[in-house]
Formats: sequence, C-alpha cells, structure tokens
Amino acid sequence: MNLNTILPKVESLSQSLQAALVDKINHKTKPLGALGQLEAVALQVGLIQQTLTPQLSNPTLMVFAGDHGVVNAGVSPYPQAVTAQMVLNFLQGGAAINVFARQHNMRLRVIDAGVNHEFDANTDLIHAKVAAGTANFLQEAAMTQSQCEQALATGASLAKQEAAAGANVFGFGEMGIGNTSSASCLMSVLCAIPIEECVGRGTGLDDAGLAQKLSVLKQAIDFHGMRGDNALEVLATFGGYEIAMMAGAMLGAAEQHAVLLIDGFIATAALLVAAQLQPNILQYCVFTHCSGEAGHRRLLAHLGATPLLDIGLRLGEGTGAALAYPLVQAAVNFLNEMASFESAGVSTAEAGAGETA
Ligand SMILES: Cc1cc2ncn([C@H]3O[C@H](COP(=O)(O)O)[C@@H](O)[C@H]3O)c2cc1C
Ligand SMILES: O=C(O)c1cccnc1
Repeated sequence: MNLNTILPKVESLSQSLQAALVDKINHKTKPLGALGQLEAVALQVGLIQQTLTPQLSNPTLMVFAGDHGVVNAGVSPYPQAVTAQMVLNFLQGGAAINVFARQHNMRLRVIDAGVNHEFDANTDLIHAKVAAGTANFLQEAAMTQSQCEQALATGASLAKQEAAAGANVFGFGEMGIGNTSSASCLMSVLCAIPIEECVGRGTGLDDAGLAQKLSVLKQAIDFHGMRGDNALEVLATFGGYEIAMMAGAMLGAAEQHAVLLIDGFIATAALLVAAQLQPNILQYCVFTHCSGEAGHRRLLAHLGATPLLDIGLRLGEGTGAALAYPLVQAAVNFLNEMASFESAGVSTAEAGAGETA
C-alpha cells in the first residue's frame, strides 16, 4: 500500500475572507474583542467553510474503541474487559458520551477499531476491527506497519462517509483501557519531552501505580530507542488501533473542510500524529478542553493550542468535544444573528476614547 495514495491531503485554509470576517465580528454590537475566544472560533469556522455565514450541520461524534497489550504490564487500575463492556454501554445509550450527545443533538458513531472481543454482527456498532487488541509494546511494536496503515485508511474513509452524509463538524472520542499509556509514549517520542512529564494517573492510579506505569513506559521507550521524526513508525510502535483510526478520521474530516472538535489527552495525541503527517490539519481544530490528565496542558502548549474549557474533565469518550459543542454553535450564531452597530443604530466607541496616552 502506498501511503501517499491512502492518506488524505489537508489543504491550507485560504485567508481571503480573513479581513471581511474580522470586520463583521468587529461591527457586532459589543466592545471589540468582548466575546473572547468565541470570536476566534467564529473567524476560524468562517475560514474553514470559506463564508461569512457559516452553518454547522449534522454534528457527529466518532468514538473509536481498541484494546492494548500493554495493560498486562500493570499500567491501568481497570481490567481490559472494561473496553468491550463500555462499548456495549455506548450501544445501550448509558455512557457519559451518550448523555451529552443526546443533550446536544449530536450523532454518535461507535467503531470497533481493535477490541479484544467479538461483538454480535447485528448491532449499531461499526465493525472495523484491525486485530483483537495490540501487542504489548514493552516487548514488541504494538502493531505492524500495514495494520497501522489499515487503521489510518479506515478512519479516513469512515469520516469521509459521514461528511458525505452531511456532517461538517466532528468530535472524536475513544475507549481503550491502557490508552493513556499509549498516548504518553506518543507524546514523549513525537515531542521529545521526557516521559516523566507525559505520564499521569489515567483512570486513577495511586502513587505506587503511577510509579509502576512510569517505570514500564520508560522501559518501553528505552527498548525501542526511537526518534520522533517518523510519525507512522512511532504510531505503529506505541499506538492503539483506536488512536490510529482516530488520526485517520481526523485527516479525512479535515480533507473535507470540516470543523474538528479535539477532546482530551488521548485525542490530542492522535492529532499529534495526524499533524506530523499533515501539518495543515491544525487550522481545522477547535481544542475543546484541557484534561485533568497530567501531560495534556504541556501537549496543548506544544501544539500552540488554547482550549475552550478547563473544568477538570479526565474521561475521554469525546465528552469534552460534546460539552464544548454549544460554544462553537454560539460562535456561529453570534456571527450570523447579532446586529451590527449600523443595523441596530448603536453608537460606536468615540475616536480616541479609551486610548492610553
Ligand atoms: C468505566 C470507564 C469508562 C471510561 N470511559 C473512558 N475511559 C477512559 O479511560 C481509559 C484510559 O485510562 P487508563 O489508561 O488508565 O486505562 C480509556 O478507555 C479512556 O477512554 C474510561 C475508563 C473506565 C474505567
Ligand atoms: O483526557 C483524556 O482523554 C483522558 C484522561 C484520562 C482517562 N481517559 C481519558
């Protein structure tokens, strides 16, 4: 498989409407800049859609699930079986992401990217299993290069199908016991940041558990002795199938000029891989929140990202993306619906007033 033919191409956004969008935002009946980050989001969505009147349609949350061989080394307080159990919970509508998706009228798509369980064929699940969980990256690469490419290509194609069905805004979520370990290694190697600064408690490790996780991940990074200049190799070594498929879906959605709602630590690690492959993808991303997982703040800073929310979420599943979606709607709505100083007959600031001498 030639990667260049399977990987989406993400184009740089034309800035031709930048001045007109800024002008439109600045003429709304509010002090300059008073809607804060919503103004940046309004500008960004206008540029992504190349219009002064953007519209959000069929908001879709894609939740990818996969298992991780490294859980055998004791890096999570929860057993691997929870991944499959939570997938069934998603399908029954009982998980946090189901609640928030319903609250905000977002479509939910649940994808088996590589869970170590055979699900019934006749469920709402999208069956895209690459393998029944990754290998333990403490001893060998998590997946082969061709499995990694399959996951990326499948993710891209699934996102493009959703875009063809009318979605122009996507949130990405994941479920995979052990995947904070995977994400920490991806961050450490791809950003050249010591693993100590990339590791956190995940689902709630105590101090001893955190020390064990750090020791396992240090050992794995030393074992593979890898540089961060080949994102695909790093992804195949430390990745999960859900992370790889999510990275592919992010690329596919950006190729279609969709708005990408980036969730927590794991989703941002998937984006890190995608951004190394296609740096323009960052122009399409709204960073929805800063996770409570240690490492996420640093990872966001590495990407130059300013998250919308900082409320101590540390769940994944795409919950931060779902929770922040109304803020993106608010950004689009104020751009489309707010009166301007001229249309409402409101006086603008007096020339020179407020200027500091
Ligand atoms: C019941 C339950 C529901 C979850 N939903 C998301 N995660 C989150 O926790 C996992 C990562 O943490 P670690 O690396 O510590 O295993 C991922 O599955 C992630 O999505 C969950 C975890 C649990 C236990
Ligand atoms: O930030 C996240 O995505 C996260 C943090 C802890 C556990 N699961 C997910």
